[in-house]
Amino acid sequence: MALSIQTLCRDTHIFNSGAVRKAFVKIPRLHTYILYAIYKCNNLCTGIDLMSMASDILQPEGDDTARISWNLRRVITQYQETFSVIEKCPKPVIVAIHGACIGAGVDLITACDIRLCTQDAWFQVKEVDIGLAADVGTLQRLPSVIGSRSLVNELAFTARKMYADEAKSCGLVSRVFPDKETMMAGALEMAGDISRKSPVAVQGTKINLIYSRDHSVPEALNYINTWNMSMLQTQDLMKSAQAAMEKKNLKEVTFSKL
Ligand SMILES: CCC/C=C/C=C/C(=O)SCCNC(=O)CCNC(=O)[C@H](O)C(C)(C)COP(=O)(O)OP(=O)(O)OC[C@H]1O[C@@H](n2cnc3c(N)ncnc32)[C@H](O)[C@@H]1OP(=O)(O)O
Repeated sequence: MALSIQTLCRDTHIFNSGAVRKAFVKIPRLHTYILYAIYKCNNLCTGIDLMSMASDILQPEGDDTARISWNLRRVITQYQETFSVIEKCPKPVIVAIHGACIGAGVDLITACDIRLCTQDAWFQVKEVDIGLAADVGTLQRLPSVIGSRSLVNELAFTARKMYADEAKSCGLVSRVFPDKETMMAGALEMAGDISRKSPVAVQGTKINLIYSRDHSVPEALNYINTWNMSMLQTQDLMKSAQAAMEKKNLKEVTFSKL
């Protein structure tokens, strides 16, 4: 059993979904999330559930072409939103990947903020092999994650497998761990580090990084200017700066919940 896109879609708001909540570890003070597949499974995500794809996509309801298309659009929108909510969540999301990460799995991880994997992880943009153009995030997000358009094109056109070492060297993941246990320890440590920092600073950083990915430098500078004209008034700035001057660990500083 791995995370299937249908499980994720059961409730569009991923973080409120009982089924999916089990796949998340919330870090104390709720400033960070880690997404990982149910620990005992062999793979993070094997993509869309091919068994139940028929009813959703292959036999959409509707009395004529317009209505069928309209319904299909709604289904695609719901699938897209399942992953976009990860990006819209202001708290950083770390994804810990082991085993296979196929099709919708790649859509999922490209919406996350930090990608870690085990040495046995592999990745496959598999959609062309099942007869469709990936439509829930990979083609939109992967180019800015990897940087090389040629590699993105190659992966998307050929559906070849990419293994952990190549994923690290091309920037899809930032760290490779020998196994699940060390990966989860590393993910928890990283999440803990992030969670001790000012939530105003961390969440503002996520929002502005995503904004700057999608806008020009002048637009993004203007955006953060407007953002920080209010956010610089936070008490967190003074508390963090004082801790830095006193060489205190941020563990000793309490920030109000955001
Ligand atoms: C608007 C929609 C947008 C979404 C689009 C999404 C597109 C995609 O996700 S495309 C990718 C679809 N996924 C696949 O093509 C993966 C197919 N599965 C595999 O390649 C292999 O099963 C896998 C490498 C994951 C594992 O191989 P292994 O040899 O270790 O095990 P298997 O015996 O093959 O599989 C074990 C059982 O799991 C079932 N299974 C695996 N993946 C899926 C899946 N995606 N959907 C349904 N079922 C899956 C497999 O059938 C086996 O079941 P059983 O025979 O009952 O034990």
